[in-house]
Amino acid sequence: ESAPGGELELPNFESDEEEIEYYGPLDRFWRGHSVNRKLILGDTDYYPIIEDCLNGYLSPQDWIDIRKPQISDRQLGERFIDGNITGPVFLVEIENAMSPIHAKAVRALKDCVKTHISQLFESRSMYQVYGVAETENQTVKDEMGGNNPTHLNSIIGIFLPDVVNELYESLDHAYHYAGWQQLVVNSEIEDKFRALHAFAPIHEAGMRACEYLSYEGFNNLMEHTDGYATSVVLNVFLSKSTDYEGGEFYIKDKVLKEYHTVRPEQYSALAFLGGTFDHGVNTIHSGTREALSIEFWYYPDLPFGVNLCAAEFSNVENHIRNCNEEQRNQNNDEYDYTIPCSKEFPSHSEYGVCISHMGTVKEKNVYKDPQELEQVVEESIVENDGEL
Ligand SMILES: O=C(O)CCC(=O)C(=O)O
Ligand SMILES: [Fe+2]
Repeated sequence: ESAPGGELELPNFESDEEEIEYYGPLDRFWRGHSVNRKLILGDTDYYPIIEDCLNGYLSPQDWIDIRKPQISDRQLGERFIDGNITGPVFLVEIENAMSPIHAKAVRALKDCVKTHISQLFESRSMYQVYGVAETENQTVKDEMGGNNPTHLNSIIGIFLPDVVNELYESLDHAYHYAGWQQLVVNSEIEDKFRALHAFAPIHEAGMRACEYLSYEGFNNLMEHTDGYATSVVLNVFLSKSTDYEGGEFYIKDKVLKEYHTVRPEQYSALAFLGGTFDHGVNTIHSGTREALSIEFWYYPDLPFGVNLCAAEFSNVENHIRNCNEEQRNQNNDEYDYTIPCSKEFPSHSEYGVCISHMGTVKEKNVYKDPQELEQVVEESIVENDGEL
């Protein structure tokens, strides 16, 4: 199967070191914002706005506690293996993946972003993602569900780097408990260009998405995958399990095609192969269900303000090539990432169905015949590889 981006001219690397240098560090697209304390989108510098807002939610003592090494009590929970122990582990649960003070900080950041950079908050209906007509029966639309992401990609690294470090600790536990290092090795053997179709090694796995999710206005999330660009998803459950009824997370294995459900406690994380395994959320009967959901991929963290729809191989490859030209210091041949890359991230989407959280609707398909609906949804999932 040839994935979009497969026809891209990719650089040929002589060594791992050359490849790692070419793609650059995970913070390469936001280090400049952090060093220069500027976060400009449109005509506004959001840096001081978010900083002040955070200080409204977090006391000086909170900041001291956030920056301290966190007391780590991570425990291994559920582990699902595909097909009678022959396949990969596709989900592991890490209990106590986030400390309460870090969860408080993440919630504060979400509130600040949602209030002050409101275009980064989105109500994401699955019927819209999959191009079902507005005029479709409301019951049909409701049954597809959806959720509300506040997009924190790169912002979390700028304002809460200690939280990000702890997230990578949890990811590290997940890789070890799941044995995913083997997937890294296999994808390196299979693919000359590791960057394409690769399962990201932990320390080269940047954030393709970092979303604070809530479910107001929706009561479920239909079965989907997050797209093949995503190696691993880490979902940190921020609500208490008693804050809501129902709302189990489910995931389907590929060999037996059976559903496996899990309902984690507060601060537990599920790490799963969400890029390629179908998953969703069962009906939430009542209450509040919130999670921080991070999609890791082979590339650096997605830049500030870039839509998840655009987070595709060809776009990021092109962007890295463009930014490398600009950020390579002509005097010593090294890269200077404190200078923000001024090139616009390409917004081309390989998918016909993609709603932008930055306000543009791209080629949204509209189907008017209700009888076509089931088929359309089926085909759309296949065509888009369930891309969100
Ligand atoms: O809320 C969850 O547990 C899953 C969310 C999810 O799969 C998604 O947003 O793609
Ligand atoms: Fe998902």
